[in-house]
Amino acid sequence: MCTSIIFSPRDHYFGRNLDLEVTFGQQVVITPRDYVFKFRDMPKIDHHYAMVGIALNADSYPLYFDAANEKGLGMVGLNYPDNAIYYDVKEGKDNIASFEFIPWILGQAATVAEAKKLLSTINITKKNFSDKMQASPLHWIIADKTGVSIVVETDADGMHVYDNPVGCLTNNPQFPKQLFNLNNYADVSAAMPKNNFSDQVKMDGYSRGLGSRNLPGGMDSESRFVRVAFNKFNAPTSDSEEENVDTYFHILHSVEQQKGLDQVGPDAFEYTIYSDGINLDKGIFYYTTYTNKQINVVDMNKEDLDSSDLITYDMLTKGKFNHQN
Ligand SMILES: C[C@H](CCC(=O)NCCS(=O)(=O)O)[C@H]1CC[C@H]2[C@@H]3[C@H](O)C[C@@H]4C[C@H](O)CC[C@]4(C)[C@H]3C[C@H](O)[C@]12C
Repeated sequence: MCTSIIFSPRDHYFGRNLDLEVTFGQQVVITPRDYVFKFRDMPKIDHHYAMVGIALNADSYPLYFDAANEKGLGMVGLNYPDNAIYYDVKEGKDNIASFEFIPWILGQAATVAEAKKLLSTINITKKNFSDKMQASPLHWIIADKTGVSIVVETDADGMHVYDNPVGCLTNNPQFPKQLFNLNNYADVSAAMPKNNFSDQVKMDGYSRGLGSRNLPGGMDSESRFVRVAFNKFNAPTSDSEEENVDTYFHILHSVEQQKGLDQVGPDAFEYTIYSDGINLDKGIFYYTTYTNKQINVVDMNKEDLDSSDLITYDMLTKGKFNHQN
């Protein structure tokens, strides 16, 4: 399972938890403006917006899991199994393979509105990156530095582009069902609950936090969707970058998966491999990993963005203990 949010306390922070039982050797990857993107069915693009995110560097092709560009447009791909359908190449459309989707949008669009324009002519094709790297069933959240976001799902009945009023996305079911499900939690609150049960029953609020008692706590994607939306909407905001980044990671970590809780095979458990977030206004990329909760920072502006080769950073996975005696 995975979870993505856009959090807008002052600047706008966008990213995800990546939850899986296996890791791919992903890195922080900056694609500079003159890297040549070759597409299977579209002409190459040799000058585009620079982007930073997490990708698998596959023979110098950045297979992005999530990224944002220098204009403050970001995009995250999340598992959407049994629902995602990709199509055959269609005449008259911009035919983009699913693994090309992030570079295609982030290379050319600066805002969600511009992304929507590109989406109106796109056909997401079922082409694989390679025999070993088959297309994954994904849906995507796209957000920009005004705080607006949309969700793209390619179902059996075609491609859907939904406005996203809550600024988060997890996995199945389809996005409209996730939104609908929030109705079931309308009474969840950060405040102590009022006794609507009966004025004949005395309730003395035996514990702080009873207003959020009915928040779902499971690892499943519906539970995470509700929990992360609630936690985000109730998160404090500040004028300080450090405080806002810290709060952003508190929100994501509130739905992270500890090892051992989500069994996907005889000895296999999904867990939160990394959590990341980019300040869309400033192009600064932050991440933590399962074993390193220190916030690590890569600033794309410190690189030569007018170059043509991928710039990569291995993720820092070794945590530190601060011994005080
Ligand atoms: C599995 C990842 C999503 C995490 C997630 O949602 N997990 C929940 C699993 S589940 O619902 O519980 O089954 C997705 C996100 C981005 C994906 C990767 C990116 O799309 C980049 C390439 C694309 C290639 O087509 C396949 C390999 C790949 C390297 C993908 C592997 C995998 O599908 C990734 C890593």
